[in-house]
Amino acid sequence: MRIQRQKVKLSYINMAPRTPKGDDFMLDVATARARILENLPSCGQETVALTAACGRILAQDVHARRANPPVCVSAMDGYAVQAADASAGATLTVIDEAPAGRPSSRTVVSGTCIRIYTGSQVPDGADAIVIQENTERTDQTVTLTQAAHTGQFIRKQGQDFAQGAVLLTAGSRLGPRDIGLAAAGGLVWLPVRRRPRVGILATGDEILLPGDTAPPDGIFNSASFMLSALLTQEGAEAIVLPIARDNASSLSSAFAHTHDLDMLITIGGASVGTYDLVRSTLEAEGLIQNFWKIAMRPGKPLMSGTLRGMPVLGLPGNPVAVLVCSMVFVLPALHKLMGRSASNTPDMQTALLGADVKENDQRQDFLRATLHTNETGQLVATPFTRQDSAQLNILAQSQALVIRTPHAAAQKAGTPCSILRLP
Ligand SMILES: Nc1nc2c(c(=O)[nH]1)N[C@H]1C(S)=C(S)[C@@H](COP(=O)(O)OP(=O)(O)OC[C@H]3O[C@@H](n4cnc5c(N)ncnc54)[C@H](O)[C@@H]3O)O[C@H]1N2
Ligand code: MOO
Repeated sequence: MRIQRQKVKLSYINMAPRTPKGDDFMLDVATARARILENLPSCGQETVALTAACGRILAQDVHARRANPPVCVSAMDGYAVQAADASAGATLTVIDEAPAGRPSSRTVVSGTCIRIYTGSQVPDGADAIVIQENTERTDQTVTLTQAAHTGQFIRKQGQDFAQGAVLLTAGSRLGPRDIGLAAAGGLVWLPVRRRPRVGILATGDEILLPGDTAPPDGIFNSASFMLSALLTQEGAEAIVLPIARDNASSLSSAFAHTHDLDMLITIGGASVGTYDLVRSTLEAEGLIQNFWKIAMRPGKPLMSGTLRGMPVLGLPGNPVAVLVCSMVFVLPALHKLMGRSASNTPDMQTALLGADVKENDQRQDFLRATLHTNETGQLVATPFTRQDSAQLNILAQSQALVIRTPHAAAQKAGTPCSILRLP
């Protein structure tokens, strides 16, 4: 075995220029993300009712079926008048009433007015509304106590939007206000992207379901449930698969049940230990590897590839690495699958360091940190002293990740830094 390995290495050196892609090679974070995103398709689309559309990604632009308001309407309860008549002290004859939904067929002419209500169609001839508080009413007449000007308290036809106007654009994530706008435009159904189906496969002989009777060294599967919550919050359909064990046969049988997924995410078994078999088993099943190992902490043994056309991301087992890798790689991938128009790169902000930090090594570092606003209104990110990628309690108490570039110099508290807010 050893002789054969040496042979391969020698021929590699002789035949090709030497590249840094040896055993220790780690891809940088930005390149890794770009390589995960390239060639990732968008999911198809489906039509859903307004009541089921919140949180979904719009697949096509949506146009108003009619204007809002569809006609000129009153914004107040009062009287529809001709502004030219409406001087203080003028007395007008009330010729009709126009409740909302029951427009008057009469025309307001000089010296007359029509009783009107909020939301009523403005009658022909009227060009202003006088609120009832500024009038004195008798049986047949009304006397104005204040003058009115043209257009007063009238919502013009199409003032909110015109018929055919683009109300919502493809790629946007629908929120409650968007649903309200679509409803106002007369839409009943909306074209949305299908929710990506993402399989989550935890691996490991020590991994148990929360609540299982635990042997002394058993570890509850926290990572799958954290990832499932994150994906669900983002609008994906997260499928927590049964836990696979640290042997090729258990892993292969798990991979055999991944046909209908848009993406498979494995957790654990990604590193170099004897029982880290995820990558080798996937390769035996036909995985085309995109890359393995990145210059990132936490997250070093991340693996990307495709299995029978399905994108696969192999995350390290440490739960904090799962969350951080999910923010940096899984969410952008999910957004691409969902056809989201928003940026596929994480949304970074600037803050001031709340504590001194040491010089960084070659891995881009994502430090768990709390956030607060200082006395001058600036955002301050204070990294925790302990940054172990197994510590979920610290992760849960954190509000942001402080991002440190590879080989960054030591920095003092008060220095500006880049942060990523945690979901
Ligand atoms: N000799 C080396 N050892 C390690 C290296 C290395 O470069 N050389 N890298 C370290 C880094 S960095 C990481 S990250 C881990 C990743 O290891 P694996 O992906 O193989 O993960 P496991 O060994 O399976 O698990 C690591 C850790 O996480 C716990 N775990 C696993 N799955 C879950 C889960 N679903 N929920 C909660 N906790 C989970 C597991 O019990 C382990 O404690 O490798 C380092 N080693
Ligand atoms: O990549 Mo790992 O740094 O221990 O989580």
